[in-house]
Amino acid sequence: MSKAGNLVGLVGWRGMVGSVLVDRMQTEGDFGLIEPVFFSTSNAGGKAPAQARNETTLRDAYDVEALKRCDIIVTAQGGDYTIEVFPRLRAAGWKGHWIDAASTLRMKDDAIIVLDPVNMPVIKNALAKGGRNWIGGNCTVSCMLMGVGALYKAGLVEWMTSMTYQAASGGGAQHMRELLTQFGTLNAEVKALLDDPKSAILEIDRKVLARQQAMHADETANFGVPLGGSLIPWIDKDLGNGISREEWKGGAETNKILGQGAAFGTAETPVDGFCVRVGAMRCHSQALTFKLKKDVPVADIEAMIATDNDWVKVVPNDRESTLRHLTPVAVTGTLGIPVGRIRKLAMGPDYVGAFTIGDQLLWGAAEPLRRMLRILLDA
Ligand SMILES: NC(=O)C1=CN([C@@H]2O[C@H](COP(=O)(O)OP(=O)(O)OC[C@H]3O[C@@H](n4cnc5c(N)ncnc54)[C@H](OP(=O)(O)O)[C@@H]3O)[C@@H](O)[C@H]2O)C=CC1
Ligand SMILES: N[C@@H](CC(=O)OP(=O)(O)O)C(=O)O
Repeated sequence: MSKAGNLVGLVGWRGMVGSVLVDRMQTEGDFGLIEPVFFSTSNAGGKAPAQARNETTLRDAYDVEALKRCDIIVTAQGGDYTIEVFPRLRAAGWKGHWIDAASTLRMKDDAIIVLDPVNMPVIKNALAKGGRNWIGGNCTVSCMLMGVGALYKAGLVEWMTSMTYQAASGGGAQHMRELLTQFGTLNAEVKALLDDPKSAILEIDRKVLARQQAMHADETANFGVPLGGSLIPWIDKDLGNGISREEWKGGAETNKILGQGAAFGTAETPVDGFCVRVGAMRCHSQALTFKLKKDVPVADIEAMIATDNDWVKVVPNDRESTLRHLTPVAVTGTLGIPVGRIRKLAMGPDYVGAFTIGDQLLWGAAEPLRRMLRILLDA
C-alpha cells in the first residue's frame, strides 16, 4: 500500500455537501492531520476559510498545476467539475488520490465506490493494487447498505426491492428552498380558512389543489411540478427504458459496492424498485422487501443488522418506537441509521420487510468521503 502525503486539496467545500464534509472533518479532528489547500471555481485569490493554516489564499480549482501539488484531492463540487478537471489532471501525470462525491466516475473500472463499513475489503484490495479513484456512492444506496448491509454480507439476499421516499436536498439547496416556499404559498392560500375552526376541510382542500395546479414556472423551476403537498415518482434522468437513472443506480451501485457482478466474476444480486421524491428536507427513507435464500427468524435478522456497524440501530417494530425513532425528523443531522418495521411478509417465510432512513448529506454524501480520506492518511 502506498502512503499518501498530507497535502489535501478541498474543492466544493462551501457547497451544501462540502459544508457538511468540512463540519465533520472539524468535529473528527481531521484538519490536524492534513495541510489543507482550499480551491474555488469562483473566487480564486480570495481568503480561505478558518481551517486553512499555511495556504490561506483560495486557489483556482481549474488550475491543473495548483491541483497537481496535492497528494489527495477531495471534491464535492459536482459532476460538471469532475468531467472538466479530472481527465486533464490525470493526463498531466498527476498520481494522487481523487476522492469525489459526484456520480461521474462511479461505474468506471478503475474507480471504487467507497462505503468502508460495508466494503472495507473491496477498498483495501483496490489500495493494494494501486487504486487512486475513490467515489462516494449514491445517497440512497449508501444509506440502505449502512442499514441492511449485514444481510448482503451474510449472503442471505436472493433479491431486494426498494421503494424510496427521497428528500428535497437530493436535488440541491435550491430544491430545499423551493419546497419550503411552496409549503408557505399553500399555507398562505388557505390561512383564513385554517384559522376558522368551522371552515370546511373540503373547501381548504379545493383551494390548495387549485393553487398547486396554478403554480407558474418560477414557483416550480427546480422540481418542474409542485412537490409541496404532492410527490414525484421520478428522480434523475429518463434512461428511455422505463427506468429512472436513480433506480438504475440502486442495482448497479449496490452490486459494485459489494464487489459483486461481472467485473468481479460473480453473479449480481437483483436490486430494483421505484424512487420517489417527497416533501422531506434531507433524509432519504426507503421501504425494503427482501426475498431471502432461506427462512431466517426475525430475531436473528435483527441481531445481524444491529451488530453490523456502529451507526445502525434496530427500531422495535411497534407503533410508539416507530413514531419516535423512525422518521426523518428523528434522524436528520445524525449519523444514526435506524432500521425498523422488520417483519415477515404475507408472501412466505423467506420474504422480509424493513424500513430504513438516513441523512443523505451525512452517510449519503459527506461521511464516506471523509472516512476514505482517513483511510488514505492511515495507510
Ligand atoms: N446534494 C446532494 O444531496 C448530493 C450531492 N452530491 C454531489 O455533490 C455535488 C455538490 O452538491 P451540493 O453540495 O448540493 O452543491 P452546491 O450547489 O451546494 O455547491 C456546489 C458549488 O457551488 C458553488 N456555489 C455557488 N454559489 C454558492 C452559494 N451561494 N453557496 C455555496 N456554494 C455556492 C460553490 O463552488 P465555489 O466555491 O467554487 O464557487 C460550491 O462548491 C453534486 O453535484 C453531486 O455531484 C452527492 C450526493 C448527494
Ligand atoms: N440523486 C440523488 C442525489 C444525488 O446527488 O445522487 P448522486 O450522487 O447519485 O448523483 C437525489 O436526487 O436524491
